[in-house]
Amino acid sequence: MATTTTSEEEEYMQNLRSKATELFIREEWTNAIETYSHFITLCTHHLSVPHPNPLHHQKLHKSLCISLCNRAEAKSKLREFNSALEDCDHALQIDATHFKSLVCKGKILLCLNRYSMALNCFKTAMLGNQASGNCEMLVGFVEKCKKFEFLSRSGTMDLSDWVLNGFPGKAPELAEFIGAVEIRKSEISGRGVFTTKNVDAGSLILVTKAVAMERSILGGKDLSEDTQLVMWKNFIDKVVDFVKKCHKTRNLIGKLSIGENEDELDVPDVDLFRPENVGEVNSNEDVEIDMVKLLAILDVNSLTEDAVSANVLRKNNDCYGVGLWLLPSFVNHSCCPNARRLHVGDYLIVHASRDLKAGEEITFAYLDPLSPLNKRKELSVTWGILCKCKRCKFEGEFLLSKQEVKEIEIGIERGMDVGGLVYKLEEQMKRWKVRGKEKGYLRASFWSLYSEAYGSERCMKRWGRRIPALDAVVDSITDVVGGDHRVLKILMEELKRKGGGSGGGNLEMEKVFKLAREVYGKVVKKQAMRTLLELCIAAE
Ligand SMILES: C[S@@+](CC[C@H](N)C(=O)[O-])C[C@H]1O[C@@H](n2cnc3c(N)ncnc32)[C@H](O)[C@@H]1O
Repeated sequence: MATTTTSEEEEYMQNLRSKATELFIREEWTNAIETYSHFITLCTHHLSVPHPNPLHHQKLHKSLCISLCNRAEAKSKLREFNSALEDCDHALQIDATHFKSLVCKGKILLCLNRYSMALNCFKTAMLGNQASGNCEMLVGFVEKCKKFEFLSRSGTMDLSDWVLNGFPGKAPELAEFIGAVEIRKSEISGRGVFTTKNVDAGSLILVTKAVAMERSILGGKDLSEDTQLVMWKNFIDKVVDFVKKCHKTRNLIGKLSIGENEDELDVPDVDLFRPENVGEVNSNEDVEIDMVKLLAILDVNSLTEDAVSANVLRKNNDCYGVGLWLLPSFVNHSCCPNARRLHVGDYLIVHASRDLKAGEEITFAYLDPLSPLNKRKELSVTWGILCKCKRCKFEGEFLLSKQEVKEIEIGIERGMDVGGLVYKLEEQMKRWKVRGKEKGYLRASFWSLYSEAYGSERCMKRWGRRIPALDAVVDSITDVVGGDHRVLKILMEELKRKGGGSGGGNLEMEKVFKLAREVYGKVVKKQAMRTLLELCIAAE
């Protein structure tokens, strides 16, 4: 083995570096990574060999740092963040103040939502010689890190400008946030997510970015089976790609349920899901993935944007998306849910759709809570669940014993006058002494009747005086299933009919805003909430 570098070798290395730089500039990321890797190996070898001229090694160190940093940037373009971070760290071991590597590392950490670590990188870069020429860029990054760090601690989020401006461009970048919650054993099934403090309706609980997401444009039609299959395949490929690159994510996905023997599963600490909790950063593309388990996990935990308990904030809602979000995967189902989700780009925002008490389990409606018991049972089969919530128990026992409820169901099937059916149900509830939440359960289950009755002027003329006011029905339904966009829509339509519009500041309007916060969360100010209300009323 040569003890010094010959001029041919030097020339070869020079050419290799130039070629890598050219590929990098042309944004041919994979080829650039390969060529830099070759150069880095040669460089490392030559550095291990003594050289009579100390300047030679100094030069090689410099080239090595730049190559590692450029390779990191190329890797981050391919979203190979963990491997890119390893390159940055390697460069920073050689030169702790290497400006480009500090900036590159800061940008990658920002992408990974590790705000305070990113801030440290940009602050250190600011101390270097090259900072003066890049002041504006560095100040921009420092400000962004500080803002996101604050948002991720406080859970304050304001999408008002984006909404008011008509959802321009890409969805805004959001800060990840984990509110006052913990994962515990659940009486519902396996593990669940619980609040550790009282939470007001509309308050944020979680903001989290998808591990992977796949979307398709509907073009006004339903998705064909073929398109759904292609989407599902692409989605799985994306998840596999991600878990191969990130040991931490692989580990966390491995903790999710496959829908069986849930009571035997470990209860992970919620802190594991915080982005700043780096965990073990190691990338290993040859890692074996247990595909059978992964597919079962995706089957049980993937969420779609079109669920009844979800809203998608986007200009054109003509999209269908499927994704995997880690912490929300621990949220169980209830037919009396207390949380809803909002989709903004790849982010899932979970907020309380009712007031929550400290220690209460957070639940979503996996299936439509405004549907009758038999329909909910039918839908729950697809989720592999047998819901035993208070509502299902009450309705199960109640419906078995009351012939009149069956008659109402038959009346619905036969298309009988909806006002008359609402009247009959309300009268029966009085007779049976159904009170409080139980009244809400039944009204929610027969929502289709109520919405049709309150939505029809003709019906209200005939039955309006004999059935309860919409207000009372809305209150009892939201008391058990939390805010729901369909209930909100009916309430607003009635307000419009009465001439209230969405510009009023009266009590009725306050009620609409309260319900809107339960549906959309406290993510926008009043003016922008009016825009969301207009969208809600215009929706089919
Ligand atoms: C997204 S996971 C929810 C978290 C899960 N309990 C865990 O321990 O990881 C969905 C699975 O939880 C269980 N599950 C959720 N809600 C349920 C309910 N209301 N009744 C019975 N099982 C439920 C089912 O096994 C379902 O497939």
